[in-house]
Amino acid sequence: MPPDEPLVVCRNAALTFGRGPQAVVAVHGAELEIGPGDRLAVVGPSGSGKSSLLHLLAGLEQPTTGTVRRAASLGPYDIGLVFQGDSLIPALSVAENTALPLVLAGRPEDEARQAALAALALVDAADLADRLPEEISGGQAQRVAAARVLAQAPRLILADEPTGRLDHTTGARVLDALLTAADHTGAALVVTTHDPAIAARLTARRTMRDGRLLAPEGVS
Ligand SMILES: Nc1ncnc2c1ncn2[C@@H]1O[C@H](COP(=O)(O)OP(=O)(O)OP(=O)(O)O)[C@@H](O)[C@H]1O
Repeated sequence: MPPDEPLVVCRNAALTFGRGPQAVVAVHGAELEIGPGDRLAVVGPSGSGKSSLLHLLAGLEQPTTGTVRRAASLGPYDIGLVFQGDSLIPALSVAENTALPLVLAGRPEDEARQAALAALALVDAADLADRLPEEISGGQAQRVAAARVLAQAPRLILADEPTGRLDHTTGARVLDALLTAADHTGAALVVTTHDPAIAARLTARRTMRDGRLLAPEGVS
């Protein structure tokens, strides 16, 4: 694959839920390319379609019309997802949760644990390794989710409101963790947020309003 071939390309991609008078057009004709190493914030108010757009990028939803094309070389394990709120498995320790994608991908458990511990250290969460999810805070859980993605070493990280329920300081630390994960793996990072301060920390920003992805605001 050429090094700067886009990872995902949306062309006139729309996503409609339901039919007839009840139909909700969550995404209207989105035009978007995500290239290797991109750092994109998708900004917009609640209900503007940010999660729906991210689901299209991830392949969790298929476009109702238009196309979303992922690079042929981008396999399911090359996409790391971080969702708002708690996505850790309650019965597994923080280290086991972090190692899980690697174990599921067939890596030996010892090796997966070492990678998990290294990833936790990078997001400043090494001391949480042996705790259960119920024994850590929401902000810590989001840092662990970033570590889990880091350990997985995907080429595309999609984070849906990863700082949504957190105060500013904690949110900033979670974003630090995601940027660290992206920098260490060379992954592209797409973050949805309604917080302009979070969006300002990414290289590019796109705004969603009423399901429409507005034209690019340029690169800072
Ligand atoms: N599974 C679904 N079925 C029906 N409607 C849906 C579904 N998912 C989302 N919607 C609707 O699509 C629109 C966009 O929702 P979406 O969750 O993408 O917005 P969002 O910008 O991510 O919001 P938030 O910031 O609150 O998460 C909303 O009107 C929502 O109610």
